[in-house]
Amino acid sequence: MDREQQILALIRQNPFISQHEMAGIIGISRSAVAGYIASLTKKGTIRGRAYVTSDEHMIYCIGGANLDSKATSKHAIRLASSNPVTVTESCGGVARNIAEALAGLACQTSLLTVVGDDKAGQWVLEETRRRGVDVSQAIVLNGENTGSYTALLDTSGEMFLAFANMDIYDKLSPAMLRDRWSHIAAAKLVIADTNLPSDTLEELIRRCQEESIPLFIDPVSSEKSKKLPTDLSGVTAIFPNLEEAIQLTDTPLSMNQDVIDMFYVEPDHSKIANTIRDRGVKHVFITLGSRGVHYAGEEGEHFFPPIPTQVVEVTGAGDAFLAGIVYGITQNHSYMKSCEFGLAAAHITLQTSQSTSSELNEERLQLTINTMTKGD
Ligand SMILES: Nc1ncnc2c1ncn2[C@@H]1O[C@H](COP(=O)(O)OP(=O)(O)OP(=O)(O)O)[C@@H](O)[C@H]1O
Ligand SMILES: O=c1[nH]cc([C@@H]2O[C@H](CO)[C@@H](O)[C@H]2O)c(=O)[nH]1
Repeated sequence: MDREQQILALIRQNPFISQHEMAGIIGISRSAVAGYIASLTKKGTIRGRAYVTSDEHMIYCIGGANLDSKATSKHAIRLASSNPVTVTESCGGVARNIAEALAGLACQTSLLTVVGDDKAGQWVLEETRRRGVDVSQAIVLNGENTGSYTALLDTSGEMFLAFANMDIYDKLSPAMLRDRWSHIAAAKLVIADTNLPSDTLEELIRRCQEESIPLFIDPVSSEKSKKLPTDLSGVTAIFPNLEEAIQLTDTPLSMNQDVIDMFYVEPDHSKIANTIRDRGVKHVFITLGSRGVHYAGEEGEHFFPPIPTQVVEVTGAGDAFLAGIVYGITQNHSYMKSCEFGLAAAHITLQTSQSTSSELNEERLQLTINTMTKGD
């Protein structure tokens, strides 16, 4: 640990520690401590002396907040034809969905995102605030359109095709992170999605590693997962679905989901997960849709079957899974044990037409787990 990191660690332990005390502990002069503090203040890592707020319990989510529009086809989808559908609109965006799910599970949650100065942005922020997420860090950008996600779902609620109109996230710059760094660094855990531009992701991952802040990443889609830097050693846990996981291995294995489905070729989940681990990630969860989850990480390796579910529609199942894991971790469970919470949260969310479930709360989660374990 270098001097700045030592000083930062001491301040985290005791935000009222004096320069004199720090000098004594580290074994340098008080004026040297003052120099390091001035440098940390200049970088925005320290924002002056303050009373401790409850930020230390805060889970800080950074990324997308969208308006989701989902059209469920009433019959088998026909290409180049007019398909009768039922349309549902809801709030979406990976980081936002995770923040809302966590707030439902009684976790203190803050969301850093960008929305446009349009009706959709106003609605998304207001609804998210109403569900218990702190949206005071969110930024409204004049003249921009709020991100939108438009999906066509088949009769069983599985995604057939989706469009992501999210140019606004290119504006979520590293400078925006720096401006809010004192809040981010004070959080218990940071969750980011790959709606963020690659330079913002790169800086976030590097700083979380330097400052030992746990960081969870949702890769969002195989296309957006390409924005992640090669070195992922600042990432504590990552949650790709199989297609994203294959993309993250960046090997000739890269066949897409259609090919896998068509030829019933089941790739080696363990090999894929461990190739991702080789990039520096501590815990890898590959979500496999109706086939469950493969975990590989510091606690070993395990396959978790899914909870049998009457699916209404699949949007947001992966986000709920990640939120469930975070909930388990905040309750001091292991990553393997937390998988139960993830599976239960996904199960609850799969049973609504919204991208997040208003039914997701601690009681319902525990009830789902109890039923699941009794069924063993
Ligand atoms: N049909 C299903 N039946 C039971 N469980 C399911 C089903 N689909 C998904 N799940 C559960 O939800 C988890 C996450 O689903 P999935 O792998 O589809 O995530 P995803 O592709 O990231 O989803 P999204 O991007 O829509 O949030 C799975 O690991 C599984 O536990
Ligand atoms: O590129 C993106 N596609 C989809 C989403 C969101 O994923 C959610 C489902 O996991 C859904 O709410 C959509 O808005 C996103 O944030 N970025």
